[in-house]
Amino acid sequence: MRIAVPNKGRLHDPAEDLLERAGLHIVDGADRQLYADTVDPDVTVLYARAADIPEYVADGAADVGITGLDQVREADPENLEELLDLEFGSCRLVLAAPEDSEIQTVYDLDGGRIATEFPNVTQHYFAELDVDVDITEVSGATELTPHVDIADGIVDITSTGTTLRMNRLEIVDEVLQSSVRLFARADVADDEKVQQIQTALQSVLSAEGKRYLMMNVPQDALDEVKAVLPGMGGPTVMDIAGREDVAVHAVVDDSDVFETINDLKQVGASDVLVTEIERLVE
Ligand SMILES: Nc1ncnc2c1ncn2[C@@H]1O[C@H](COP(=O)(O)OP(=O)(O)OP(=O)(O)O)[C@@H](O)[C@H]1O
Ligand SMILES: O=P(O)(O)OC[C@H]1O[C@H](OP(=O)(O)OP(=O)(O)O)[C@H](O)[C@@H]1O
Repeated sequence: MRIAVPNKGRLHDPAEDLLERAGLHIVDGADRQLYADTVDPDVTVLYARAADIPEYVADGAADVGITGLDQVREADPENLEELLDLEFGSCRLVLAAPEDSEIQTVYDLDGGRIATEFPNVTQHYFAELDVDVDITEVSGATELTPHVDIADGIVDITSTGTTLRMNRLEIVDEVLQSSVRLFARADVADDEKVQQIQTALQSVLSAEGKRYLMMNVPQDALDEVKAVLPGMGGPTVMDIAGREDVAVHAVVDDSDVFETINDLKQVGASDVLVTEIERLVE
C-alpha cells in the first residue's frame, strides 16, 4: 500500500505531521527522496507534487493520496474516492477581477479572458453558468495577468486575501472551497489497510480540541459530577481500592475545560487531572 504525500510546499509539513501523529512514523525519509518506508512494513510513502497526486493515485503509482480538494477537482479522475477531510490547507478558489474594473458579477465576464492555474475547474464553473470565456492556463503569478492585459479576470487560490489586495483585485465569486483530503483509488478504498490508514488519521482528527479529565469523586457526589460532565457516552467510573471515593474519567472539549473544572470542584470532585489526547478511535 502506497500513500502519495506532497513533497514540498505548504502541504508537506502538515501532511507528514499528521501521519506521524497517527502513528505511521516515517523511517528513512531523508529530504528529496522519492520513496520512504513507514513503521508498517505494508505502507510506503511516495513524495510527489501536490498537483500530481490525484493522477498518481488514479494511475496506480500510489493507492492513497493526501492533497488539496482543488487539485483533485482539477485532475478530476473518475476512479477516486474521498475518504476524509483532513481539515488543513483550507483555502478558496475564487474568481477575481481588478478593483477598478466594471466587472461586478460573473456575467460581466461573458466574452472575456480568464487566467488560471486551474483550467479544468474554471472551465466547468463557467460552463455551468453558461458564461463564455477564453481560458489561459498559467503556472504561477496569476494575480499579475490582469495588469499586463493577458486577462480580464483570474481564478486563483486565496486564504487571507493579502495577495489579492496587494494586486488590487477583488473577489467576484467563489468557485470552490478547498481543504486537504485523504482519498483512495476506488478499487482499493475498501481494502483493510486503507481502512486502517483512514481510522488512524480519523483518530487524530477526533482527538483534536479534546482533553481527558481524571478526578476523584465521593460516592454521594457522583450523580452531580455526572450531570456536570458533558462526556461522550457518559464518564467512566472506577472503584479505588480501599477508598470510599471513585475515580471518574471523561473526554471533554478543550473549550469547556475551564468552566467544567470549576463546576466539578463545586460539586465535590478533587485531584482533577487534565491531559491531552493523542488519538481517539470512536
Ligand atoms: N494560501 C493558501 N492557504 C491555504 N492553502 C493553500 C494556499 N495556497 C495553496 N494552498 C493549498 O496547498 C496546495 C498546494 O499549494 P502550494 O503552493 O504549496 O503548492 P506547491 O507544492 O508549492 O506547488 P508547486 O509544486 O506547483 O510549486 C494547493 O493546491 C491548495 O490546496
Ligand atoms: O490569500 P493569501 O493568504 O494571500 O494566499 C493566496 C496565495 O497563496 C498561494 O500562493 P503561495 O503563497 O503558495 O505561492 P505560490 O503559489 O507562488 O507557491 C496562492 O497561489 C495565492 O497566490
